[in-house]
Amino acid sequence: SGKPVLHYFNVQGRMESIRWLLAAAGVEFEEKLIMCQEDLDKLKNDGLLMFQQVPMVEMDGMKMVQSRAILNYIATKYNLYGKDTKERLLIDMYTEGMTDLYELFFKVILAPPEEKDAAKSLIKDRAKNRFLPAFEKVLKSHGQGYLVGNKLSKADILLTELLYMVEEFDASLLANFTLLQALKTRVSNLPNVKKFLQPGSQRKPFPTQEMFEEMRKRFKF
Ligand SMILES: N[C@@H](CCC(=O)N[C@@H](CS(=O)(=O)O)C(=O)NCC(=O)O)C(=O)O
Repeated sequence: SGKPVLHYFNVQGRMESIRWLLAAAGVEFEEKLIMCQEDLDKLKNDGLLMFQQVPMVEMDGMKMVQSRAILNYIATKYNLYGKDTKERLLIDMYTEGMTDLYELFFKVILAPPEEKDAAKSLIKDRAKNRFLPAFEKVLKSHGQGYLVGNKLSKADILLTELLYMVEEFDASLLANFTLLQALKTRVSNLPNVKKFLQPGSQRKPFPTQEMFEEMRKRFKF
């Protein structure tokens, strides 16, 4: 069919940003959902996973692994990666910062019960006092609708994905960030993204403790 094929679990995890970027680029993709250890073992035994890990994306005749490498390939191919090295640097700085906040959400889920509250307060603090202010300041500094080069890029798409995650976690965290709220609305209203945000799309549900426990039961890693 020529469409990219995404191999991953039926969760957001490390594949969700790739789903967002392909969707925002208007690229239709298929998914081979890994539902049990046998599915994963088959991929491994067939030698399709360079590091015995997923995400793996079959695209343009390649079996791509490493989520950030895949994101950067897609961003380059669909002109979502700035116009020069400086813009690409900014896009990478911002998306790496987003990853730092994004990963705190998984720390909450992985935290033992007695450390959950501390992990949740850390997210609130880092979101409100470190990461969201930084992105708000970028938008304020140039007054443009997108983070880099006055044009949609990987940074805006992944920030929008992150803002949905933050909102789901605690909507009050976005209260003081009016430019970020405007960016989230702007990107969400782009036709390709709007479609991806509709129920029934290939977007996966937000991670929950139950989903994590279910994964831990099904997979040995
Ligand atoms: N740096 C890699 C990490 C990939 C990775 O750790 N994948 C895990 C699954 S998950 O952490 O993304 O949920 C895996 O395949 N584990 C299987 C195994 O290690 O056997 C990436 O970004 O793609």
